[in-house]
Amino acid sequence: MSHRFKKIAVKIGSNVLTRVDGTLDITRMSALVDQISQLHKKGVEIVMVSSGAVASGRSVMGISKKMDVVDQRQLFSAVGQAKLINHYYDLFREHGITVGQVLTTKENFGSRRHYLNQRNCMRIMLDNKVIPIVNENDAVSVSELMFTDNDELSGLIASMMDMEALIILSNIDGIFNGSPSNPESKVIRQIEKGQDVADFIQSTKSTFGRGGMLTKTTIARKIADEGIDVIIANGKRDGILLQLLDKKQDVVCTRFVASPAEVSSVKKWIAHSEGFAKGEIHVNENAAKALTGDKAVSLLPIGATEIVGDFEKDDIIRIIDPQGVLLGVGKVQYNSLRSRELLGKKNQKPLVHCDYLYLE
Ligand SMILES: Nc1ncnc2c1ncn2[C@@H]1O[C@H](COP(=O)(O)OP(=O)(O)O)[C@@H](O)[C@H]1O
Ligand SMILES: N[C@@H](CCC(=O)OP(=O)(O)O)C(=O)O
Repeated sequence: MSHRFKKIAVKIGSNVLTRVDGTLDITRMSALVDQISQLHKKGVEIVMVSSGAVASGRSVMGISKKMDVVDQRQLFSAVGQAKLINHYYDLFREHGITVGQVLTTKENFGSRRHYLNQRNCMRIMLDNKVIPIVNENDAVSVSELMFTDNDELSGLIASMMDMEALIILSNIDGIFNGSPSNPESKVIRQIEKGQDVADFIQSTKSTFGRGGMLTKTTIARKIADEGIDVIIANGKRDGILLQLLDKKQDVVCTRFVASPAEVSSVKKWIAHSEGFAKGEIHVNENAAKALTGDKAVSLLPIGATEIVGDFEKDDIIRIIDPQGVLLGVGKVQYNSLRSRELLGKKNQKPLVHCDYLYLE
């Protein structure tokens, strides 16, 4: 079989791995492991992002009305993650494949050093033919430091590991152009850059899902703009992964077409770092126009009007236009003190070089 992609991230949603009663669906897990093993043996590089810890822990412990939501999530995930990874470990062992567990938090994507540490960890696993199975470390990550959901995490992983495709497996065939329960609705097969599908998305989620379809759509667009194909497909369908990767097959799914532009590794990191910005640089109308134009330009001190916050050289900062709109994020070349001294000055080195600038 000739494969569409050689390097993929596969995100498996909680509802794919759980039955209606909340227990782990080992048959489904096993079917997915069979497919991933087959692809791995054919030389496809795979990083898995698997949800299901909370759902599987919940089915072991049972819901307690006495515990608050955060306590329950911490307890369920601690118990459930152990159970989940045990199953994966055993199922892959039957195929002679070793897997490794990577539990992470949003903070680990905050500094370039942490980011590269994580990338190195997964690179070394892949180079040693070990399949990384990633999940959020739900037991220790509290609300404000959490990923929106594992769709966001899988996007970060696909981007960080320079994957060719991100496959998001949910309990639905893709994004429908209406309510999925309406028989008239059809799956949107391809979504181009700039195509807005937000109006079609209902706020409904699967029983065990966290983010819903809207977060999938937002992250999918962003990742596709970085040059990575994103596919949303039904993980409950038999043989789905093999079909998606088989060039000769045309299986129902939604595909976000990847932008042809090459995005550097550091730009990919910056693109996902808005949440870690330490300050803001406000710019004038001319600078805003230049930055959002067709050419790649750096942000020069002459175009800056105000510096907000205290930051160090190489920190991430937000760039804000005169109307207060976020234009993008960048890695700043001076600390906040020096940046303030340079405000409005001519003939200075850029505050943010275009190689370290990501525009929304
Ligand atoms: N237009 C739409 N097309 C497809 N699914 C939709 C749409 N609008 C809302 N959804 C809902 O999004 C759900 C998938 O998101 P989510 O529950 O977060 O899944 P997961 O647990 O796999 O991340 C679907 O089960 C469906 O109920
Ligand atoms: N980290 C959580 C998953 C959270 C989540 O995003 O779930 P889902 O929307 O089903 O992918 C867990 O393992 O239970």
